Amino acid sequence: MILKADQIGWSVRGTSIVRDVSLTVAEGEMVGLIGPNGSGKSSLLRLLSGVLRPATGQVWLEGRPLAHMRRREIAQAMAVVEQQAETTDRITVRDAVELGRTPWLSALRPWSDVDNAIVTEALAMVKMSDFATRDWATLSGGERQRVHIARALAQRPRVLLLDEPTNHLDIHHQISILQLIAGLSLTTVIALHDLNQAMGCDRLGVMHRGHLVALGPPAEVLRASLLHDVFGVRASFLTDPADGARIIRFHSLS
Ligand SMILES: Nc1ncnc2c1ncn2[C@@H]1O[C@H](COP(=O)(O)OP(=O)(O)OP(=O)(O)O)[C@@H](O)[C@H]1O
Repeated sequence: MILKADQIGWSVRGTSIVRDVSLTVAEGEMVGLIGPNGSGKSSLLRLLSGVLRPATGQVWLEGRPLAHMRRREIAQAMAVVEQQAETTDRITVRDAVELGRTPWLSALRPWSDVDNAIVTEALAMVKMSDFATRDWATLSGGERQRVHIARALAQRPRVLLLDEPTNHLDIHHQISILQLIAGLSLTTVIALHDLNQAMGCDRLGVMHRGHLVALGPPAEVLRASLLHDVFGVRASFLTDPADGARIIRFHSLS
């Protein structure tokens, strides 16, 4: 077990947002979080990352309670790509990715060629090397998203938490970013809206009104009855003749 949520809950002004969620993520596993808008996916990710503190229950990172760990220790182990992370600072793309090295730097461990190489590699991994000297503010939404992912990769984490990382990306970059993330062999929890893309995860957790209502392999979780009850859609299952992969088509209930 590398990341574990043990019966965690979180409320805002008396309204329960995440309720009694238990989840264990194994080393190298990619767990997808799916669920309708407002079901609690981002809040759960923020609880797992330590940005929010659970009101009940506890999060464990590599066997230690997250609440007892220092920010820097957490950041050396775990990187987060949040939705709509913005900065108003005038920085270049490379500066933005260099921020990923912050948890590793200290007076005794100043910036070095190793950090430069890691940043260069992270930019290349998301295919943003050509943008390194560009002003971050001039990037498109999809380009910014790739820079955020590069910043997280430059952190060299063992655990990666991503909130809808394919948001804003065109289909080519959606596929290449998901392939990149899957190929990293990191322990990953990723919130996704595209349920066909979510099928590429090792396991899927389904959030519904703050509860984790299902958790298991995609083919077991993504059943017509669950898609009806949680998402309010009718689903039909097709098979891609090219490779036998399962594809879901969605229809309104009316
Ligand atoms: N700080 C807050 N104050 C008040 N309500 C909040 C706060 N944070 C989250 N919520 C509410 O909690 C619910 C869950 O939000 P959350 O962002 O976790 O959902 P989500 O599943 O990620 O949604 P989406 O798919 O739309 O991104 C929503 O109804 C949201 O309005």
